[in-house]
Amino acid sequence: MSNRTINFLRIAMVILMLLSMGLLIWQHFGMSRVLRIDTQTPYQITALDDRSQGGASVAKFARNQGALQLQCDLQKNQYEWPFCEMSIALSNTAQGVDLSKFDRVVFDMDLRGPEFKKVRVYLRNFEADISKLDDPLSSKVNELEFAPPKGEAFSVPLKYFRVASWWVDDRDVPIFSSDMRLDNVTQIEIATPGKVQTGLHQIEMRALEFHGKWLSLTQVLTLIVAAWLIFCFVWLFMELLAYRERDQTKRARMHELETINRVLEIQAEVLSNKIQLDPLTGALNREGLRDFLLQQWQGEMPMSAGMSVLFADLDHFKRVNDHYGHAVGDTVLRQFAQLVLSEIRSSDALVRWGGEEFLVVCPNTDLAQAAKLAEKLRASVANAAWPDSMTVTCSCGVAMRAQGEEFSSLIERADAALYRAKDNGRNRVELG
Ligand SMILES: Nc1nc2c(ncn2[C@@H]2O[C@H](COP(=O)(O)OP(=O)(O)OP(=O)(O)O)[C@@H](O)[C@H]2O)c(=O)[nH]1
Repeated sequence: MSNRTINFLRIAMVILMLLSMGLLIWQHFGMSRVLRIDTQTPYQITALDDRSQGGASVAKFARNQGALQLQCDLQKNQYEWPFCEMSIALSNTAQGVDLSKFDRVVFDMDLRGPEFKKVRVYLRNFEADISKLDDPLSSKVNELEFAPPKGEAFSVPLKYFRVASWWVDDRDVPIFSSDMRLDNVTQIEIATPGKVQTGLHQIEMRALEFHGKWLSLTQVLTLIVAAWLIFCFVWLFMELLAYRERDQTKRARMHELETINRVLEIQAEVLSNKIQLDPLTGALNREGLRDFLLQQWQGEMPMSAGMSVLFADLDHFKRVNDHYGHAVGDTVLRQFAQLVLSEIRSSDALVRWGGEEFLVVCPNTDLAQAAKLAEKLRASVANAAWPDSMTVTCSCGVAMRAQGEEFSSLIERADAALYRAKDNGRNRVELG
């Protein structure tokens, strides 16, 4: 990975850390949402009493002196559960208000009346599987009964609400629908409790506030974990890309080194050839001969299998130089080498021993075979066409290596045979 990418990821990590901390702090201390119901509320508020159930209580509602007021003349007759209540309609349709996004409710209210200490609050939740639009009482009743402290606001967590057992009993609600849900509240009711003395009662509610967070702690934590997971994934992906890039660079470097190696090998081979070859004729020089002999010793065809050598020397070559010039002499030497190379086997070696003197080394060749080759060479030279139609001949001395004989001794014997060929009139072959 490049330094620039690493720096970018580090900065991103620091920013993510700060954002995570900031989000947690904001979630804890801020991010508040409030649903307030007071005298300014647009929701429709009505008074309900037990007369519809056959009771005799009379309830009246008014928005007075900065408070929502319910006047209740609670009377008992044959109806067993007399009550008055203030009903706040959050919605007239099935689509209520989602109060599950809030976590507590604050009541700012006073109760007045004989032994009137407690109040009941109902949150009616419309649930499609158990509620019906034409029956307002079919919405699930979540209730809380409590005694608000006089003159001060009272905060209650919404989790303290419970589904009213009397509503469950009345409605015969299946068990899986009997849990407390506040995701679709259509109505809030503030009512007198079950046991209260008859007489004049008053509920004065200055405000009712639902408090919550725009994002719950769980949502914020999920968001933070998701952001970190994405960050880790991006980091890993970058690492993977960097690894691939490193790998490719390494392979390219390896390939480059292999190419350089091959070039060096070729150059070394060329240099070695230059060192081992006579530049004029292309025949081996003495260094080349040394390597050739070493190979013979190490190769599959050991020296013991038989080796012969031919010493070939151009006759009166000095005259060629003197008569035709040194350049023509060079041409003759080159042509001679080419002619010999065309006649010998690939396993044989032609060595320029010096001047116009050449050595042919023939592994795995006995004296008779070597003599035959020497005679063939001599005849080819004598019959070949030479520059300026000159006549060129050569003399040959042939020797076969005896068991365990030093190579230098073999050369000496071939050389001696060559001298004999010269002495005996040239253009001939002598065996050593
Ligand atoms: N053009 C040319 N001449 C060379 C080269 N090397 C040696 N010579 C010549 O070869 C000649 C050898 O002469 P000699 O040693 O007297 O032998 P020769 O004239 O061939 O006589 P014999 O060997 O006795 O038949 C000399 O004149 C050298 O200058 C070469 O590379 N090029």
